[in-house]
Amino acid sequence: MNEQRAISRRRLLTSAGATGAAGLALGTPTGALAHAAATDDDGPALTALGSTAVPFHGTHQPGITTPMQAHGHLAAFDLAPGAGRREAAALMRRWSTLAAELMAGGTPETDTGVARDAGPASLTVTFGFGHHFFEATGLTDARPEALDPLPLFSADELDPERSDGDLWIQVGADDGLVAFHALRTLQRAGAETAVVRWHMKGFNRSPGATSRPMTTRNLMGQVDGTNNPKPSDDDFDQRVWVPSDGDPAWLAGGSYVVFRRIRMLLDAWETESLDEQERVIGRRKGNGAPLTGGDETTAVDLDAVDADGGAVIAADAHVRVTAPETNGGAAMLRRPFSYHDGFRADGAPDAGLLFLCWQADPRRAFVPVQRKLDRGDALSEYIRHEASALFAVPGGAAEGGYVGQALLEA
Ligand SMILES: C=CC1=C(C)c2cc3[nH]c(cc4nc(cc5[nH]c(cc1n2)c(C)c5CCC(=O)O)C(CCC(=O)O)=C4C)c(C)c3C=C
Ligand SMILES: [Fe+2]
Repeated sequence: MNEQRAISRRRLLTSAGATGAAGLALGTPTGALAHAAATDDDGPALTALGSTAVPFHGTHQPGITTPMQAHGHLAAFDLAPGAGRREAAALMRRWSTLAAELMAGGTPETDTGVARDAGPASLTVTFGFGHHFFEATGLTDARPEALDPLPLFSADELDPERSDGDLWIQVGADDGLVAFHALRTLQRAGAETAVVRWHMKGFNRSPGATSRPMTTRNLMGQVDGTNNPKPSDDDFDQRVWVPSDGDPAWLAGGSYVVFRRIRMLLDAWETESLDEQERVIGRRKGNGAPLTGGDETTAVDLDAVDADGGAVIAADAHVRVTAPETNGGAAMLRRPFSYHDGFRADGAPDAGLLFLCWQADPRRAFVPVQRKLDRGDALSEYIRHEASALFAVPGGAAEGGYVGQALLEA
């Protein structure tokens, strides 16, 4: 990257360690940098929110433990007819170089200028490979069994045109123009090799809107993300990352992401009483505290009974059905975006959750938990699973390398 060009464009204001990213479900941004002041050429200086940059290179890809950003894009691509392993490798090198440059606040050659005033704004770009990518590139021997298609669940109403895909990009940023610009730059750079299959846009609370970081809310109004595994937990690495001596070796430091587009039946949900809404989840809507008492961070007491001897957390309450204690320890890192794509013909909002969960092996996390939800989750009445995908997400790229290099150059 042309550092001089990048810095003069960024007009950076804040000192190292500062971050405007409040409302972080995952704590402080690991490795996020806020750049030192630089000479200005055009436009006002950047705040901490604009100047915060997340490193692209490292053991893991960005956008997994990075605090949730306000804007997100998910895009799946299929390899163009005739594109194989060589073209895929060239594409991943090109995409990785661009992602690193954009995330550092740089300006690629032939840039459109869309994001020139905003700084990196915690931009992250994350890449994944879908099941069919391995056939298209002649690498089926390297495909892990954990990437086999997810089972069909009984309540699924999946649209195949908005599901799956050979390649996947997740873009997150705290500025909507920065997020769009990154996705568009990558799409343009890959146009001869990768054809867009589906695209979805999501959002979360804007950082800095509250004086202290808060867990985000979803469009049902619930505090969502409280009981996520935390990077400081002893078992976090084991739950989320493919280990360095894991199988396949090319996926070391990587993870698997399950994506589900889940529409919320808000007309039905919003007519329920507060008591019923809280019974469905097992937590208070206002502050996210368990129905068994305490505050948001208090552990749920699944054994608690009321004066009549009935369970305080109902048998089909979402937190009982999904709790690691009732799933042999299965846990996943949930890092979703909300979405709203206008209104359907009947006037109901086309809105819900772009559910994304990260795990070391979906056969030991998402799949068994979703099987249980499918059989008896009080929330099921108010949601519809409309699209689905599973991607293997390689570990992070080393400086000078690219994401997926260990697979594509093995
Ligand atoms: C298969 C995995 C899951 C799907 C699909 C899912 C959908 C979904 N969840 C909410 C709202 C909440 N979920 C909460 C907790 C929670 N959910 C899952 C898994 C899935 N959710 C897990 C593993 C957990 C944590 C359970 C625990 O350890 O206690 C909560 C409570 C707050 C929290 O911990 O985040 C809410 C609220 C919606 C709206 C939804 C589909 C639209
Ligand atoms: Fe949930």
